[in-house]
Amino acid sequence: SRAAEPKKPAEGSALFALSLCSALPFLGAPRLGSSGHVRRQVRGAGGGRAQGWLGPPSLDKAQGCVPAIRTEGGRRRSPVPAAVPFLKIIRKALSEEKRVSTKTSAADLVTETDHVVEALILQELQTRFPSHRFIAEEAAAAGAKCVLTPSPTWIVDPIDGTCNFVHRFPTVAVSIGFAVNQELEFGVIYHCTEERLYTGRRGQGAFCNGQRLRVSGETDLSKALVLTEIGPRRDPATLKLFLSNMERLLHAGAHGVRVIGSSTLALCHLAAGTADAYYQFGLHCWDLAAATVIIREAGGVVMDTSGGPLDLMSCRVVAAGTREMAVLIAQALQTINYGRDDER
Ligand SMILES: O=P(O)(O)OC[C@@]1(O)O[C@H](CO)[C@@H](O)[C@@H]1O
Ligand SMILES: [Mg+2]
Repeated sequence: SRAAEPKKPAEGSALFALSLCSALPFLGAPRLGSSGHVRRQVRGAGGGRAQGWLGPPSLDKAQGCVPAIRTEGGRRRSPVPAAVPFLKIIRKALSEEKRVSTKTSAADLVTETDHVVEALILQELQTRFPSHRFIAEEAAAAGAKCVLTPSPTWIVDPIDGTCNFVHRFPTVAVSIGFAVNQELEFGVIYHCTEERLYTGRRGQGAFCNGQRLRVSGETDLSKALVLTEIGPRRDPATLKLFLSNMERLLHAGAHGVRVIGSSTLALCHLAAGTADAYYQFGLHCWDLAAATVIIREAGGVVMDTSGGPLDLMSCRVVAAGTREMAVLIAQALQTINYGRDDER
């Protein structure tokens, strides 16, 4: 396996901060539109604590490994407690009845918990960093523009894996990335049911619950475990391309192609070396922002499906532990055009 050359953080990176340590009040649940429906679920099921494959979940342990970051007021704080209030809300809601709505397609789901968690995160960040900009999944779904300017920008997915969340399939994450000068600087991804905190800060490594992350060094596609996500569209032409891409990789001899329902957590598997590559058409900047920092800091490569540099707004990506693997995957893929996040 290969480790990334340490890089110097960008000038002005001391602006980073994510400090949501204070106990956050539970906001009132926003109303869903008339398309909302209720999915009944058995109380008490799901959301169980699982043994982590990187060791037992331990926030205390994770806390010691994440560098403190400076708030605008000059105080230094750890980003780790940020996820805790959201973890509780999401874990509680996982086992409860949910009101589910759809967005761009019948497979693109949203619940009131997505809205509540996003509101909490944005409220806290906006209070502390009034001059910063924000891109967030549910705000974008409501029509907010997704434009990445040079200004410090937080990029938030309140629940990645909402379809899993609706079905109580326990692969659900909160993802928060941070960019300055259009450069990704910092990422936090929280696996809500297994209490795994993934963090990456440019030039300072990537960690999961205190253990340094390192990508796999695999260069041979015929020995690779590849992850992907389906994307929201289900029209015949898109499905044909999606399945044909999967078929191409399987014909090339990949050991397997997996779909776990959360692109951020799939990308964390890549960072941890438990998968060798990831590709997708139809994901968004909030799926990619935090994970990109984590993968790069774990020694991996994140690029465009054309083989060129990553474009965060292009709704497509190839990532791998090695450049060789990423190029092989990119060469095998047929493009599915999902447009751009910054042109909606
Ligand atoms: O809506 P959510 O839960 O944030 O996104 C769920 C998800 O599977 O759908 C996207 C598009 O397929 C994926 O990139 C992403 O991980
Ligand atoms: Mg989401």
